[in-house]
Amino acid sequence: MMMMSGEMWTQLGSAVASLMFAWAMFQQYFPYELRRHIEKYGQKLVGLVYPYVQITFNEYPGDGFVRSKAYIAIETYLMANSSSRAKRLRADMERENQSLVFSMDDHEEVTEEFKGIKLRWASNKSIPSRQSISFYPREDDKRYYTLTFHRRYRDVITKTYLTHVMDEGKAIQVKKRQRKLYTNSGSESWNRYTYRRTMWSHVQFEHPATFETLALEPKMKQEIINDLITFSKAKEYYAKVGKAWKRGYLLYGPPGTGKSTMIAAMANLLQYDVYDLELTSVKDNTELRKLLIDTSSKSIIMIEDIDCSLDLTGQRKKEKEKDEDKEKDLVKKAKNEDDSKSSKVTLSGLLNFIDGLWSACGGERLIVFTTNYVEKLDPALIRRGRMDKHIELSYCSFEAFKVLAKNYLDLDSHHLFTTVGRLLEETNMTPADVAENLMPKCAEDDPESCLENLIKAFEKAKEEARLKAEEEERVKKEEERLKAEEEEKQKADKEEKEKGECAEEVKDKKISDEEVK
Ligand SMILES: Nc1ncnc2c1ncn2[C@@H]1O[C@H](COP(=O)(O)OP(=O)(O)OP(=O)(O)O)[C@@H](O)[C@H]1O
Ligand SMILES: [Mg+2]
Repeated sequence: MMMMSGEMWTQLGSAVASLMFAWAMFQQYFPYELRRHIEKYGQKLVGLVYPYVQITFNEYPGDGFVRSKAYIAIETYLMANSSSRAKRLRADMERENQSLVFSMDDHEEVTEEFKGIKLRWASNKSIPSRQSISFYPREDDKRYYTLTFHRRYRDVITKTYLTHVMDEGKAIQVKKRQRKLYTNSGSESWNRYTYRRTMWSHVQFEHPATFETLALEPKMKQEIINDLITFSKAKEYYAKVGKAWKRGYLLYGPPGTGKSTMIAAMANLLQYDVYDLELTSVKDNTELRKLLIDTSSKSIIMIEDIDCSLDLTGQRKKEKEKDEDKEKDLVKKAKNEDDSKSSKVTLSGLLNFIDGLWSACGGERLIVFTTNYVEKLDPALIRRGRMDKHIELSYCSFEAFKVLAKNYLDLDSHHLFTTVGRLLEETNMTPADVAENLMPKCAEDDPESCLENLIKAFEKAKEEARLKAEEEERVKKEEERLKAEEEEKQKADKEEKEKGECAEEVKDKKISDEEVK
C-alpha cells in the first residue's frame, strides 16, 4: 500500500514536471499568433467538458483608481461569513484601539452553500509583468475575487445570490463604519481617498449618548424614535410622493435641556455622520452651497443656536425699516467691509440651503437646528417642509428624572422619589442640573446621599427663585412708582402749560378788543 502510494506520487510528480516543461516550451517557441489560436480553442474545448462558470471581481476595475464597490462589498461579506473557515488569514486593525479583523489571505479559497448550491470563492492576486511607476499611492498588485459555480445555477447565482452578497456586504459596512464628526470652521483640506479639496475637516464621532440614556417623557421619546426610523426606511415613499429624502428637525428649549445630546443620540440611533455647520465662519451663500454639496448621505447637518449664528432674524425687519435705518446700515456696512471675515450668509441663502434644489442631491439627510429662543426665528425658516418636526425640550419632568436616576444611580424606585417629584413640580430644573446633582461627589456617596444632595439643590434653587421673584417684584414696583411719578409730573407740566396758554389768550383778546375800540 505504502509502496503504491509512493509510486503514485513519483509518477504524478514526473507528469506534472513534463506538463510544465511542455507549457514552457509552448510559451517560448510557438509564434504568438498560433499560440493565441491554440489558447482560444483550448478554452472552448475546456468549456465543453468543464461545467463550471467563473466570475471575476477586480479590486480596481478598468484603469480607475477607485476601488470597486462590488469588490469591497464581497470583501466585507466574506470577512463576516467565511473567513472563519479559511485556513490562511490576513489580520489587520481597522481603527485604533479596536480588535483585529481577519480576512482571507491571497490565493485562499472558501466554499459556501446557498440554497443547497455549492459555490467557491477564491481570492487571487496577479503581479503585473511590466514594472511601471505608479503615480497613485496604491500597490501595483491586482487583487481579485473569483466565484465558481456549476453553470446549471447561473440564474440563481447571478440574480439572487450576488444581490444577497452585495446587500449584506453593504449592510455590514454601514454597521461597522467609523462615523465622523465634521466641522467647517477649519481651513480647507485634502480628502485622502478622492484626491480633492474639501471644506470639511473631521474627527471620529464618538459620543456615548443614546435614546435610552436620554431623559425624556417616554411617550415623546418613542415618538421621536419612530419618526427617525420611519424616515430612514422611507426612500421609496419619498420618491413616490416626489419629495427630496430629507427631514428637518427644530430642537428648542432652555440651555441644558439636552438638545445637543439628542443630536448625538439621533446619530447613534441611525448610524449617521454628523456635520456641525458653523454658520458664522461661512463666507457667503455660495460657500454655504459648496459645503452642502460636499456632505455625504446618511448624515445629520446640525446648526447650533441658530438664533445667535447670524442676524437672520433681523434682516427682514431691516428691509421694512430701511429708510429709518439707512444711516445705521451705512455704519454697519463700513464695519463689515473692514472685517472681511464676517459672514455674508443671508436668510434667503439659508432657506435655499435647506430646501432648494441643491439640498436634494445625495438624500437621506437630517437637518437639525437648535435654539434657545424659538420665537426669535423667522417664521419662514421654521415652517413645515423646512423644519418638519418641532421638538420642545423643557425642564426636567418626573419621568425624565426617573431615567436619570436609573442611569446615574441604578435606582428604579426609592422612598425619596416622591419628595423629588413634588419639588420638580414646584421648581424648574434642567436635566443638566439634575444630572449634575445626582452624580456622586465622593467615594462615600451612595444613592441615598446623592438623592439628598439633589433635594438640597432643589431647596437652594427654590430659595434662589423666591429671592429672584422678590427682587423682580421690587424692581417692578420701583419702575411703576417712577412711571407714576413721571406721569404725575407730565400732567402737572401740561396743566401749567395750559394755564399759561389761557392767560396768553385772555391777554391777546384784551389787546384785540382794545384795537377794535
Ligand atoms: N434630557 C437629558 N437627558 C440626559 N442628559 C441630559 C439631558 N439634558 C441634559 N443632559 C446633560 O446635560 C449636559 C448638557 O446638555 P446639552 O449640551 O445637551 O444641553 P443643550 O440643550 O444643548 O444646551 P445649550 O442650549 O446650552 O446648548 C449634557 O452633558 C447631558 O449629559
Ligand atoms: Mg447645545
